[in-house]
Amino acid sequence: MKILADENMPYVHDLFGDWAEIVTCPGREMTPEQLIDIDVLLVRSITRVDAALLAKANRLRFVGTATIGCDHIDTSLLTERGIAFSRAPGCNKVGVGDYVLAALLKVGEHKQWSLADKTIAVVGVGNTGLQVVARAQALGMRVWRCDPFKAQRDPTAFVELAQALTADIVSFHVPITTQGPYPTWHLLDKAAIDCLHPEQVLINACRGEVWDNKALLARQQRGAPLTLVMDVWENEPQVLAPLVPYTLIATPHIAGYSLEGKARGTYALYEALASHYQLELKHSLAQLLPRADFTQVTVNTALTQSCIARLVGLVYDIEKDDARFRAALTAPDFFDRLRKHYPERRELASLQLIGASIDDTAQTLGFKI
Ligand SMILES: NC(=O)C1=CN([C@@H]2O[C@H](COP(=O)(O)OP(=O)(O)OC[C@H]3O[C@@H](n4cnc5c(N)ncnc54)[C@H](O)[C@@H]3O)[C@@H](O)[C@H]2O)C=CC1
Ligand SMILES: O=C(O)C(=O)[C@H](O)COP(=O)(O)O
Repeated sequence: MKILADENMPYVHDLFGDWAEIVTCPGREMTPEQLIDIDVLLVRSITRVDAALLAKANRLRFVGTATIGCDHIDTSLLTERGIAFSRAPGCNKVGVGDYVLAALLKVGEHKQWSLADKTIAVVGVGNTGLQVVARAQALGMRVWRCDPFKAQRDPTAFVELAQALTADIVSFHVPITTQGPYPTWHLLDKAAIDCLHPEQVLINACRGEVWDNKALLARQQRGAPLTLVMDVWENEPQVLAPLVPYTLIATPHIAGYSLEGKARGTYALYEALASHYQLELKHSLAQLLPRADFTQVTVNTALTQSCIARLVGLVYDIEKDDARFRAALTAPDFFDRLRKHYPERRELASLQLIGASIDDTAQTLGFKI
């Protein structure tokens, strides 16, 4: 068996090496020629798997993406051509939850807000959105859920988008869609942006095209700017550079980039391929991951907002990601470079908290207890 894989997919050789010859290359540069005689294609979100890429794929039987989103895959084409497809739902949802928690704490510090007095609206309440709901509740925040698909089953538990957009903080966790009853392309469009109040905070850790970036820039330049946390951008890897100075936190699509999340993504494809070809699994996910640098902390104080911020900072320092982004902004290929050389980041669950004040709240925030 011959596998072509994105070079930024960790653990490919450890997991698939017994079964196949493996070739890797940069995900954004895969060519139709590279797919000649390839049986299995393993990608991440930056490879467009479409008719053009598959034009010379004479032997392709399986395509897998080690990501949650699959908007980069022409799944109808794969079905038409009888090529099996697998993805990794939820693989990096914890990383996204950790990222948004770190962002909320930074917003709290910046605006001198007690987050427990604030309302957050979570738009899109699936795997990643639910991680944010849990962490925000653990911070004592009031949480509004907005998800018209889920609202069909339980309308009283959800708010409409119009109400969600009045919350102190609005965090977006939807897939990018252009069809269907509730498309998300420019869900936050010019009209919605122009209705927002300058005290409001917006977080985007899903897909850049969910916000109209140009309309947002125009709004920020008019004065009384919104507070923005942007992990994703329209037209990645290009970034609307003039928008960056108007953000509180700017990062290069790394919200889900925990080591655990990436490993889970590759492992999901390992399981799917084993099932497709009836192969025996020889490796466990736990074996793959190295020990975290530090694994236990004794907390001798109450779990206040500032204490939580210090604890989160021990594991994940979002400000460093933001600083690297701003420092690199003008360099060629900066976006992909930052992602390729992203430092190892562990999930909050790699750190166990002990102490009299540590209870379920710490676990809901993401830590191990
Ligand atoms: N920045 C990053 O590193 C990452 C970004 N993502 C992005 O986040 C997206 C969401 O991920 P998950 O939560 O795991 O997906 P999911 O499929 O579990 O949940 C998405 C939710 O959005 C809801 N939804 C769809 N259209 C909506 C609309 N118009 N308004 C409100 N809700 C709507 C769906 O009903 C669903 O409950 C992914 O599709 C991916 O594009 C995912 C992982 C990492
Ligand atoms: O899983 C998703 O969906 C994501 O957005 C990934 O975190 C993106 O990572 P790459 O595929 O771009 O490495």
